[in-house]
Amino acid sequence: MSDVLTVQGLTVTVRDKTLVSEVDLTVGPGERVGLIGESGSGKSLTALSVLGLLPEDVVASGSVRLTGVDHDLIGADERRMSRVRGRELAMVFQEPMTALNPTMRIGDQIAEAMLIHRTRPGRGAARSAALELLERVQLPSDLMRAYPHQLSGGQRQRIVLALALANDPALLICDEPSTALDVTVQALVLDLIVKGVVARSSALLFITHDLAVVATVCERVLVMYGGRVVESGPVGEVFTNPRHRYTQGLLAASDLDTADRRLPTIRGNVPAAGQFPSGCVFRTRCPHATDICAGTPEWTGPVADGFACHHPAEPVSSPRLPAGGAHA
Ligand SMILES: Nc1ncnc2c1ncn2[C@@H]1O[C@H](COP(=O)(O)OP(=O)(O)OP(=O)(O)O)[C@@H](O)[C@H]1O
Repeated sequence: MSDVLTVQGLTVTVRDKTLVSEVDLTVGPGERVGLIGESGSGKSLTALSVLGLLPEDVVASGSVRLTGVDHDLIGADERRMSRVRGRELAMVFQEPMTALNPTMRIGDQIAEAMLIHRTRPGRGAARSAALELLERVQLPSDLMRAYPHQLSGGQRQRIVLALALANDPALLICDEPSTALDVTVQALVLDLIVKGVVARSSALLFITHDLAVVATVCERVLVMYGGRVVESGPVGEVFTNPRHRYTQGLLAASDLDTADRRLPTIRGNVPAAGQFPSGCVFRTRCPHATDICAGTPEWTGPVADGFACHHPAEPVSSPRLPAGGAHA
């Protein structure tokens, strides 16, 4: 199947200064890709180029193609981009208030997102879908009538996520979505992002400077340095065997324990077979657990022991997962 996002030779300049240089990047269907790098390495400008949201004096060249969209996103006018944003392409930024209308009730905002793109047949259907989305991001239904200022930061970010997922986007771009949040809320928001994209088979481009977050959320990672992509590969491979000096430095400076070639406890979705080195301890969640699977939704153990989910309709099994083991 062809990629959801294909970025080729993306270069971003301001006046005569090059800020992002010749970036190539792809995200496959349902794939979760991380973009990491130090502050100022060009991560956000790369995302903003894809979204067509660069500041006026900043110019992007190259090519950005998105599945289901018949034109290049680079150079597309605002009228075309506003049809794509919130539909095929959705985003969650660090500061939720910038994405919310302070004068509109939460329920109306979510319903409006669906009505604008005509993904629901009418106001009634859009409101029921909005209620369902609230439930999906674990918020009570009475927040439908609330205004953004009445919510906590974590609740607002979950509303932004509900908005982003409202039209089942082909690609969700998250730029430091949990950085401004309290640590306990961070884990919940990350979990909801992963569940949200997995449930819709949406692809994810996830920007962060936090390597542990990438290890939790993503399957593949690209490392940016000085406006260029300097390294990329499966998360387990890049984090355990970094080739570029910058990635090696990034890992050495992080909390990730690479000394014995082990990753810290990983929490998230079922990793693909071979994604983590044998013996790495991780804590995982059956992708069906919250919806249909009975029994313990989470499971902790070494990768070597394997993992299998005996979901009645859609069991998860080898070769996607290591053989052996069972999820009660
Ligand atoms: N509007 C602008 N005009 C001039 N330079 C800019 C502009 N926006 C960003 N830059 C510069 O481009 C470089 C890349 O910025 P970018 O925001 O993409 O970095 P980043 O990797 O996302 O960093 P952070 O993790 O701090 O958000 C930085 O040196 C930044 O100062």
